[in-house]
Amino acid sequence: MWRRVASLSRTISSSSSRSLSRNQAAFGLSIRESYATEISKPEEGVLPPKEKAPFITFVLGGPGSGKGTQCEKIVETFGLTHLSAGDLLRREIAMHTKNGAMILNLIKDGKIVPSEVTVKLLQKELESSNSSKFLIDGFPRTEENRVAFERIVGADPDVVLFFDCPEEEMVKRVLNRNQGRVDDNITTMKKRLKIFEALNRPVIDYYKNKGKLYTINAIGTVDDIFKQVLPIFTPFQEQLKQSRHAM
Ligand SMILES: Nc1ncnc2c1ncn2[C@@H]1O[C@H](COP(=O)(O)OP(=O)(O)OP(=O)(O)O)[C@@H](O)[C@H]1O
Ligand SMILES: Nc1ccn([C@@H]2O[C@H](COP(=O)(O)O)[C@@H](O)[C@H]2O)c(=O)n1
Ligand SMILES: [Mg+2]
Repeated sequence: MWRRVASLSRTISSSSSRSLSRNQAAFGLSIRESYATEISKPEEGVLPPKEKAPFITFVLGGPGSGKGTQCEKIVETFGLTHLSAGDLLRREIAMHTKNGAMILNLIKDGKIVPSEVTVKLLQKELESSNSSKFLIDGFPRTEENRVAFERIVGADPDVVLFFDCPEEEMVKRVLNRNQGRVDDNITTMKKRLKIFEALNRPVIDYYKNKGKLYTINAIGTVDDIFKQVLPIFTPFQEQLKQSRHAM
């Protein structure tokens, strides 16, 4: 349960006391704790409550590049919590939520769901999780996704992985996937590849320029590829161990 104070501060300044107590209940906070950053001065010698930023990894790559497969291995090894944007959207479809039909039409057509919808789903998972280290798979897909995450969630990734895979290989993998996905067909796949090039490349370039991008050659066996992933997390191992107990 990260961003306790920050997310509550925003809520406090813009909502009624009723929603305040609802948030307090959700976050298990007392009134004193909730107001800590905004209205109470810390007593002398008493430190204000700490807001510990979560450890966030974004996982990028074209459709079928192996993001989900490698995320499973990262979770096993480093204990990060896996949030797949695509899975969260598919869950909305399966649960027939108010956005479900709209999401289904967009996914069938290989298009990008409005950022507000995807980011709110991610935000809900992040804020309700007991974890403080996350692998966010298939996100951000667009610059709009990236900016919306910054605005709504207010966090930046520590690491951005990019699984770089040739198109022919991605097509082959997707068409052999056999998981009953509505977008695993050649027509949708061609659209997804075009959208990936047009909209995801700028995001990849953005993180490259920020020095946060780790490009992985996604050709080879699953284990060969994971061998390239392992050393990326090694420098963060201490941080990852600590964040297991931080919240
Ligand atoms: N290194 C690999 N070699 C061969 N097949 C692989 C490899 N990695 C993953 N696959 C297979 O390719 C298919 C696509 O992999 P995966 O679902 O992990 O991709 P993805 O990037 O998450 O795709 P999407 O963006 O469509 O969700 C799966 O059937 C998976 O088992
Ligand atoms: N940030 C995102 C992520 C996904 N989508 C939609 O879901 C489809 C499947 O995504 P996968 O990550 O599971 O491949 C994708 O083609 C988009 O239609 C999205 O809109 N925004
Ligand atoms: Mg996937």
